[in-house]
Amino acid sequence: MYKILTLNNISVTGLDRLPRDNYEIASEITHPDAILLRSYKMHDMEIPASLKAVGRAGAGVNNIPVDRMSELGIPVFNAPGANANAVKELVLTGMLLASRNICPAWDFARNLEGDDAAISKAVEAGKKNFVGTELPGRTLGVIGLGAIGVLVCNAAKALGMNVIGYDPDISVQRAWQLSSDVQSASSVDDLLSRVDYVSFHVPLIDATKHMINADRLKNMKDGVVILNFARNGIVDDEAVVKAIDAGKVGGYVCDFPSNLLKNHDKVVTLPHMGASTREAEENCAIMVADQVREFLENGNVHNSVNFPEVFMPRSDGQRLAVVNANVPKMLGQISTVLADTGHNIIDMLNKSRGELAYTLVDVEGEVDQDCLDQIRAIEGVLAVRTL
Ligand SMILES: NC(=O)c1ccc[n+]([C@@H]2O[C@H](COP(=O)([O-])OP(=O)(O)OC[C@H]3O[C@@H](n4cnc5c(N)ncnc54)[C@H](O)[C@@H]3O)[C@@H](O)[C@H]2O)c1
Ligand SMILES: O=C(O)[C@H](O)COP(=O)(O)O
Repeated sequence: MYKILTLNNISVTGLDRLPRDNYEIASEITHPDAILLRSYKMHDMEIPASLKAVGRAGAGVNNIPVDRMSELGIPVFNAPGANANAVKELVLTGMLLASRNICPAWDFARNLEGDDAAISKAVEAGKKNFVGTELPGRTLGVIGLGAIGVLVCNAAKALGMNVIGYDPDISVQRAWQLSSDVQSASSVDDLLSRVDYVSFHVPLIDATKHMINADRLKNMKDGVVILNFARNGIVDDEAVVKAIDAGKVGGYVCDFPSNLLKNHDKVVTLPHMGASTREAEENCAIMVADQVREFLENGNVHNSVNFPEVFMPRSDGQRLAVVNANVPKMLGQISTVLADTGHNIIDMLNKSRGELAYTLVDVEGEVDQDCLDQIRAIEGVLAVRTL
């Protein structure tokens, strides 16, 4: 029986991929084999010795201590693209909220008083305060052309906008998906100097922290609208609020409220709801539950952020999964132990990623405890299990 600890609400549709005769799932459980979570911050958590896998039902993994998991030989899985459409729709909403002054206008309408004739009169007098602009012909800059960024670019093109993108590491798959009408910027600064709207779709890492800051704001067009549906910290909120107050920035729409932002007239904050649609929650949970199950049961790895992609079909023998440091002679030492303990290898696959290597070996018969102990004792071996 595998034990699964959930640290956030995970869609039942996804959890149903883990058959209950073989999986016990709970938000409080001891000795979990795997953790499923969304935005729960794992950084200060004590990692159970039993843990074999972490599944993030979403895209961003900055809430997970990925390096520590790698040191422990534990793969972290996520759900690339599974919530991208939901975020794209909210980004489009955000652009429209800003361009048509929807939030202050709605606020105005909700606070109208008097009988209907008085309201009607106030509406006609007041609407001039909410005159907006239209999207066709305006230029949107998109930083980060991954699953979400590409969808945002293509949707904005379909709305008649000019679109400029920037991503020095765009994947071949995303490049194929990107509309050929999207222009490419040579740098973040090049992009920022040319756009009326800018939207960020990058992970929060050192290189992306405060991508928009006071210096960069100076080189942007007057009235620019900034959209941050990526992560808190990618935009320097203080600098943006100062630029709004100075009349430089036209508006800021983001998914990360704070005391500084939440009541500002020209800021719209939403409660981190980019991925909060039924479809996205189900897609993410299904994808990550399938991946974690495949790893627990067969050792195969798909969509991990720290492990190599590994797929080896099952043979008749017993499977051994070994995670080790990516240094010379590991494979030789593992196969020597198997040979010395009398195990015949049927099939073997070894892949590496960065400092980690991962080996699946199918052997004839049962792998005994002595063999496992010897493999575990090899310097550089981080985790071993039979399945
Ligand atoms: N608001 C929400 O609810 C919500 C939902 C999903 C994702 N997100 C955030 O959005 C981010 C992007 O999601 P995704 O699914 O598109 O991820 P993704 O991995 O498909 O795309 C990220 C892209 O960013 C690019 N990138 C990385 N560093 C860059 C840099 N310095 N400059 C330019 N490009 C850079 C990468 O090359 C990649 O193409 C996630 O990491 C997450 O933090 C937020
Ligand atoms: O990175 C993500 O996928 C989003 O930030 C969604 O986070 P959530 O799963 O907590 O809504």
